[in-house]
Amino acid sequence: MPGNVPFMSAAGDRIQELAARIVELRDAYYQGEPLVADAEYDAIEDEFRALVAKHPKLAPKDNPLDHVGAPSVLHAPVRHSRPMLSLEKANKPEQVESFFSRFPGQPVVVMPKLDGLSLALVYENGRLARAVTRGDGTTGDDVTFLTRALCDGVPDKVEAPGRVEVRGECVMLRSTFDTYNAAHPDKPLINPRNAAAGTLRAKDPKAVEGRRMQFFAFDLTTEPESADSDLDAGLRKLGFSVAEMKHCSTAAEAQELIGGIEQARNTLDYDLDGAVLRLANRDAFAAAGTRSSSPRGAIAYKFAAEEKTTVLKDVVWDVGKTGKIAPVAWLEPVFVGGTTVTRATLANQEVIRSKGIKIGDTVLVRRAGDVIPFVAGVLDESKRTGDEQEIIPPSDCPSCSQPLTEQGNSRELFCTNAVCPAQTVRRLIHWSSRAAADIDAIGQVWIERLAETGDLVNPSDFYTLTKERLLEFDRVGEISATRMIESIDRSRSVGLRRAMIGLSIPMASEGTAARLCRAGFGSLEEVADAGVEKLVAVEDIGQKVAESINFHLARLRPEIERLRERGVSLEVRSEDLPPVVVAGAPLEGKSVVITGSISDPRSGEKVTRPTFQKMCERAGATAASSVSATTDLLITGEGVGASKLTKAEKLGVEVVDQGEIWTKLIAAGVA
Ligand SMILES: NC(=O)c1ccc[n+]([C@@H]2O[C@H](COP(=O)([O-])OP(=O)(O)OC[C@H]3O[C@@H](n4cnc5c(N)ncnc54)[C@H](O)[C@@H]3O)[C@@H](O)[C@H]2O)c1
Ligand SMILES: [Zn+2]
Repeated sequence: MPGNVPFMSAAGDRIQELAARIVELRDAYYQGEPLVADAEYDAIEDEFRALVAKHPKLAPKDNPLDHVGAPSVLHAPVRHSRPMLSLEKANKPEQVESFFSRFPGQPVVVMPKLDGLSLALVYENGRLARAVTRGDGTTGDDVTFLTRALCDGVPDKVEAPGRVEVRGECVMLRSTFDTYNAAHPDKPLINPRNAAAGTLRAKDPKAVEGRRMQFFAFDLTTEPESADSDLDAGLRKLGFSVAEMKHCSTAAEAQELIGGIEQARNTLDYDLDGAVLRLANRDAFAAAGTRSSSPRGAIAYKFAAEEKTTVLKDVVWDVGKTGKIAPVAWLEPVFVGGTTVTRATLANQEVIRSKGIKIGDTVLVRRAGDVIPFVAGVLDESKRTGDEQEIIPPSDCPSCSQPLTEQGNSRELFCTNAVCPAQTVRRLIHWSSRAAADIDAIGQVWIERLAETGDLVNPSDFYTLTKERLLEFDRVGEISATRMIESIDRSRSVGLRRAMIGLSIPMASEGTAARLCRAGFGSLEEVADAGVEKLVAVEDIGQKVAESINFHLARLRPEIERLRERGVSLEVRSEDLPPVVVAGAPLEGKSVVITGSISDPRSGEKVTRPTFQKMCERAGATAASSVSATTDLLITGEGVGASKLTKAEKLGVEVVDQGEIWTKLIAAGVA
C-alpha cells in the first residue's frame, strides 16, 4: 500500500533514532556515568521493542537488544567462556506463572536482584585467576587488580579442582556509600550502583581508594562437574556470600517471596531493583538454554523505580524548628519510589555546591522507602541551555529577616532569633506531632492560624486554649472545638520521653530521650538539673549532646514551669522505664541484634521490632542496632539482610533463627 510508505519510514526513522540512543545511553551507563535514570532508559527500550515487534522488517541489522551491556576498551579484554547475559524482565504475576508452567515440577530459587555490576571470577586449580566484567556479554574487561584490592567476598583461593567460574554482583553497600560521601563532601558519589561501576573501571587505582565493595555470588560453573547440583549450597560450600536464595515450587509461593523481598527492600544494606527467579538445579538451568540475550531458566521481576530524573524548578529556603535554614527543591512532579514527589531535600549549601546543581537542571531524584526524597545530583550537564540559574543561599532569615549565621563544615545556615515566627510555628507543630504530645485534632493549618493571632507561642500555650476561644474563629463549630480541646487534654500525660522530644532540643534525638528515661531520670526537671557531667555518663550520650541538652533545658526553664502549672505531666512513664528482667532470664548477659521481620510463631502475626526487643530485654538481653565484635547473637527474622549475615559471619557472631528465641521467651513467660 503506497499510503504506508511515509508511515513506515517514520517508524523506521524512529527505530534508528532509538537504537542509536540506546547504544549511547548504555555506553555511558556501563562506564558508571549514566545520562538518564534507569526508568527513562527502560521506557526508551520499551518503545524500541514495541516498534520493532510491530515492524519486524524495519529492525536494524545490528539490533542493540541482541547484545547486552556495552563494549569497552579501558582494560585488557577477556573473552568469556560462555556469554554473560541479561535477564528477561517481568512485572506482572502472570509472567511468573508462565515461567513456572514452562518448567513443571522444577524447584525455583527467588533472590534479590542486586543493583551493582556483574563480575565473573575465574578460579584455576583453586586460585583466583581473573575477575572480568560483563562488557558486551561476549568480551569483558579484566579488573582483577582492583577486584582484589577493593572487593570483599572474593576469596583468593577456593577448594575446588580444575576450572571454576563464579558469577555474581559487585555492589557498594549503602553504608559504605554513605560513609564515603560523608568523608568526601566535595566529590560525592551519585548512587551506589554508579559508584561500584565507576570504581572497578577506574584507570587510576589511587583515585578510588577507600571505595570498598562487596561481592554476592549467584551463578556457578565447575569443571569437572561437582556433586553439588543445588546452586545455593554449591556457592556457600566454596565460601561465597550469596544474597539470600529462597526455594519454592509454585508461582504463588514465588509471588509471596517476591513480595517479601520488595517489603524488606529498605531494610537492606544494598540497592536492589527487583527479584530474580531461577531454576534451583544447576543442570536444569543449563539444560533450559538461552535466547539471544538472556537465559531461559531465569527471569527478573522488576520493582518500582527509586530514582527518576525531573526538572528542578526552584529552591526555597525553609526555616526549621531549631532555626536551621535548609534548601528545599521544588520539582516538576515525578512518580518515584511509589509516590508523586514535588519536593525534595538538597541538604545544605555545600551539597549544592559540590554537586553543581542549578535551577532549571534535570536532576536525579532518589526516594527509597520512608526516606525523605533527595536530589542526588545532575546526570547529564550537556542538557543545559544556558538559562539555568545559580542557587544563591540567603543571607537573612526568610521569615524574620534577621541575619543568618553559618555553622560547621557544610556551612549550614541558622536563624538564631528566638522569636522568629517560622521557628515558632515549626516548634508548635513539632510539639503536637505523633512522636511528641500527639495533639492529633489540631492540624498544621490551625497551628499556623493560632500562632498568627498570638494564641500559641510556646507549647505550654496549647494548655490555655479554651473551647470558647476556639469558637470565636471562623469555621469552628461546637464539635470540632470540643475535639480539639479533648485532644489537648489527652496530651497532658505526655511524660518525660515525649516531652523531651517535643521540645526540639538541637542534637538530642528520639533515642537520646529514650536513653535518659532508661538511665533513671525521673522527670524533665531532673534532666535539666543534672549538669553536663551526669548526662555524659548516660550510655551513648556524648559531650556535645550533653552540652546542648544542658544549655537548652536551662533556657527552657520558664517553659517547663508553665507546662507544669498547666497540668502537663513531665514524669517518666512506666513504658519508658528499663525492662524488669524475669527470674531465670534465658538471654542473661547476651548482647543481641535483631534483623528481618519478626512474627509470633503461635499466631503468625507480625510483631514490631521494639516489642520483640522489649521481650528479649526482659529475658536479660541488651539490644544493639548493628552487629559488632561485642554482639553475642544475631537474631534473624524473615527477609534478612545478607550484609548483616556476612558481617556476623566475619565477626564470628552466632546467628540464631527467631524460632529458637521465641521458644525461650515463651518458656520464660515474657512473650
Ligand atoms: N540509565 C541508563 O542510561 C541505563 C542504560 C542501560 C541500562 N540501564 C539499566 O540496566 C538494566 C538493564 O540492563 P542489563 O542488561 O544489565 O539487565 P539487568 O541488569 O536488568 O539484568 C541482568 C543483570 O542482573 C544482575 N543481577 C543482579 N542480581 C542477580 C541475580 N541474583 N541473578 C542474576 N543476575 C543478577 C546481573 O548483573 C545481570 O547481569 C536496567 O535496569 C536498565 O534500566 C540503564
Ligand atoms: Zn528567622
